[in-house]
Amino acid sequence: MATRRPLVAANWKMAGSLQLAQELIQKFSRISGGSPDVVLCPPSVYLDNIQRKLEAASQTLSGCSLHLGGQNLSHQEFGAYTGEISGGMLKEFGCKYVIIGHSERRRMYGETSDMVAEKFAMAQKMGLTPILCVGESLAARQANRTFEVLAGELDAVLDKVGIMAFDNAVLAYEPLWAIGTGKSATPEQAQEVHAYLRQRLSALSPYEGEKIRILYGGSVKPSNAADLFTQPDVDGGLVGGASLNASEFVTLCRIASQAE
Ligand SMILES: O=C(CO)COP(=O)(O)O
Repeated sequence: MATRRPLVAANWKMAGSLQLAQELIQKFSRISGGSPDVVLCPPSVYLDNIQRKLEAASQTLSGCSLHLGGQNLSHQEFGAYTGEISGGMLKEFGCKYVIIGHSERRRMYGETSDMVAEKFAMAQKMGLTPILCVGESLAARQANRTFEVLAGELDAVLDKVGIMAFDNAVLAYEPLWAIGTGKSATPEQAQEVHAYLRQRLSALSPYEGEKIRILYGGSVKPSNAADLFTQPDVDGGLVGGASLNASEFVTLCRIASQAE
């Protein structure tokens, strides 16, 4: 995994609870012997409370690198956008990261690649690190269009912000057919795509390509994480379902740290 520090992010989506946050913090408090970078992305209404819990537990969490992230942000800075949350607000409530362009937002909420690019730029303007999600549908994979789809989603952002903006970003490969299906990509499939994405960035800047962390997401669980996380271009995971179980998520973090 070169010298990239592993990162495991929990995307709770519209699930989870304050009780789950408490359980996670308790479990992370007991971790010793190194952890990956861990990012919790709960529904935004929980951020304030979880930030306080993290502060209260900061002494016992000193062995862990535990951060908060948003699941989405507005592409606007502020104003009359009912229901939206700005990057500045996420920042104010302790977020360091924000997920951008998750396939659920692209598919269900009509987020175009142009809007995703705008959100990426806005996140960075607000001092947040974007976790940019890309991924192909099953139909695209079966039609041998995987790389074409991924290139399109990646290039839309690159065209807007340029390669140097990827200095402060994380990329996540989430094949749509693996999300919430229990059917993960094989380690070989994940590695093939991660290597492709890294090469595409390296062609523009070898330094940025080598440096960027590329997470795999899609039915990651304790039984498949070690094989996925030890692939040379897989730098950790973006975890949905298994992040809603404190024991499983902490196990995944331990596996990621051992894969370093
Ligand atoms: O969408 C995902 C994370 O963003 C993956 O979800 P699952 O881990 O539930 O497949």
